[in-house]
Amino acid sequence: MALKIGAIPELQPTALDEITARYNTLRATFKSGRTKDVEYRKQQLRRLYWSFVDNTELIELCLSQDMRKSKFESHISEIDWCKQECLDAVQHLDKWVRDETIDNMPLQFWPMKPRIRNEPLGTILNIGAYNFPFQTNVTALVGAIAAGNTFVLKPSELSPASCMVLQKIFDDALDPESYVCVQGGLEQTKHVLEHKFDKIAFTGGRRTGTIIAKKAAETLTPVLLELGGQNPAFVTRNADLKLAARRLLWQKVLNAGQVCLSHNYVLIERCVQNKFIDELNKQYKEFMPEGAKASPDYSRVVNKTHYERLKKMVDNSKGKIVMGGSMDESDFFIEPTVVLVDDVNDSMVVEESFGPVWSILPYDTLDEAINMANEIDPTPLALFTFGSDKENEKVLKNVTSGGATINDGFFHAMLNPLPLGGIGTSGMGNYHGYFSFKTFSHQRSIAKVPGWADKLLRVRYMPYSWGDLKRHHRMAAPKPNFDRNGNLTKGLRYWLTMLLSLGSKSAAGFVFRLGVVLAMAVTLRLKRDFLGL
Ligand SMILES: NC(=O)C1=CN([C@@H]2O[C@H](COP(=O)(O)OP(=O)(O)OC[C@H]3O[C@@H](n4cnc5c(N)ncnc54)[C@H](O)[C@@H]3O)[C@@H](O)[C@H]2O)C=CC1
Ligand SMILES: CC1=C(/C=C/C(C)=C/C=C/C(C)=C/C=C/C=C(C)/C=C/C=C(C)/C=C/C=C(\C)C(=O)O)C(C)(C)CCC1
Repeated sequence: MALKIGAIPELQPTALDEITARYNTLRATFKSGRTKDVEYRKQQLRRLYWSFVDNTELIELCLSQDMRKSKFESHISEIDWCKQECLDAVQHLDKWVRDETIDNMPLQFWPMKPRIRNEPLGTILNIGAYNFPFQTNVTALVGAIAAGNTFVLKPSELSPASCMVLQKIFDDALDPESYVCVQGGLEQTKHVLEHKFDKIAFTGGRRTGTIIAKKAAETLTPVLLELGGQNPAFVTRNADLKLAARRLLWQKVLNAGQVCLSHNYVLIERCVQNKFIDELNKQYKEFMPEGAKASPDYSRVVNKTHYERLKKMVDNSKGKIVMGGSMDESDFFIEPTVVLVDDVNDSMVVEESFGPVWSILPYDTLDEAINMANEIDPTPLALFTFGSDKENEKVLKNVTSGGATINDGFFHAMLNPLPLGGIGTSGMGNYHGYFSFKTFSHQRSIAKVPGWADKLLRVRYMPYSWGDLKRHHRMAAPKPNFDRNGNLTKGLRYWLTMLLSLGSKSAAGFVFRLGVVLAMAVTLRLKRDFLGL
């Protein structure tokens, strides 16, 4: 597609019969085995990489049109990320596709060469969200290509200019018989979903996620669900309050808070509540000295529906605005806004923000804060904790989440070798880097049984022989090292291990004890040599 700067056309929905025709082509391509060739995969990924370099200006433009995302943010969170994903896959693909061996395979099965082969699933469908249209969709695309699949992308129509640039990237860089971008809203998405896929990846809200999962279940299609939720941040009296305010504010002004990973609410220890609010306001002034409206760095909310949703959240709150609060419907501007509340049922707490507004809830004891978090959303996508090491560990131990960062915003999700994924209602499955490759692969177990092994396998054949089975059990059946009460038994293996490890439970302990024994031996030897003992 020929797109020029300043001339991104309106979103053009793909005709339904074209969707079906292109789906059929993808199926035929996969069957032909073309996408399984590793060199072919790498070439597609290399072309994709260069497409991000060559379309940088168009990407900046479309993101500015859709959300007024700044060029700077377009680079750090979208373009650089996509390039990194491509490079990572190209660089490591030979290693990723190698058969995997299994560490704990019993010795007697080694001749069967047991291994796992990661094989492509087939044709993948990815339905995307609007907020990071390149990063989220392209990360899935890279994983699907790397794993050898064909792929359909249906980006969110709420970022229409980005949809058209994604279309151009597909058209410019990728084999159209293997990778397809289809456009449209509900009608087109429903039509796509009438086709059988081998995995459906979905990024979006819980309500839509449930619809997708139900539809996928009709054909037993596995799903990767990247959903939202109410992410908590904990700030205790032991935190560096300035740092906590700065880092939390960053993840709520990035993309105007339209980040599934950013916090919905902050639980603050009551005695430092006012100081924390002061720090937030100071940091806000530093980030945007002329105010958010005038800041060239600050995005807008994507559309009227989301603007009204966020406004309602603030308007319905019984809390007190302690930072920001201004809004302007004419360009869907919402100032970074913090509301101090004292009720877990406040609109600012129960609704998912997914925007630049958030609440602060004071607490008196960490146990109370932990209980509140577990009541508000027991399975959030992300969690942030700012406190002493002991407090942070206590939070991690007692509140689960898809991922977590100690002492910062969503750093864990900025490291692409780590998996990104939810737990419970914040999603299932994960992706990013190698984990995208895994997500779009089938782990196929393979064994090769040599002919000579048949003598050893005699026991399995008819006529069955109890004698052979007993002998087999004596030779090969593993024995437990625990009794009926679940306690460890102290058999020969236990005492041998004790002896060889000098009774220590760790390598460091063993080295230390060995050192002590050697020192004692040397001292005794010296005594004997010098004193003639
Ligand atoms: N876990 C993660 O990585 C992420 C999660 N999110 C979540 O996404 C939500 C906001 O993004 P939106 O784009 O507004 O989400 P959404 O759920 O409204 O839409 C997501 C996609 O689903 C499609 N869709 C909408 N209704 C549909 C239906 N009835 N049947 C089939 N497809 C349908 C849309 O066209 C879009 O492509 C928030 O809840 C946020 O937390 C957003 C980004 C990342
Ligand atoms: C720290 C050290 C150094 C300095 C390092 C520097 C200067 C690092 C600068 C890093 C920057 C600019 C990083 C910005 C990164 C932003 C990213 C990756 C944003 C990611 C956004 C994500 C993942 C959003 C996800 C959203 C999702 C899934 C959604 O909502 O849909 C030295 C100086 C190099 C020395 C060593 C130490």
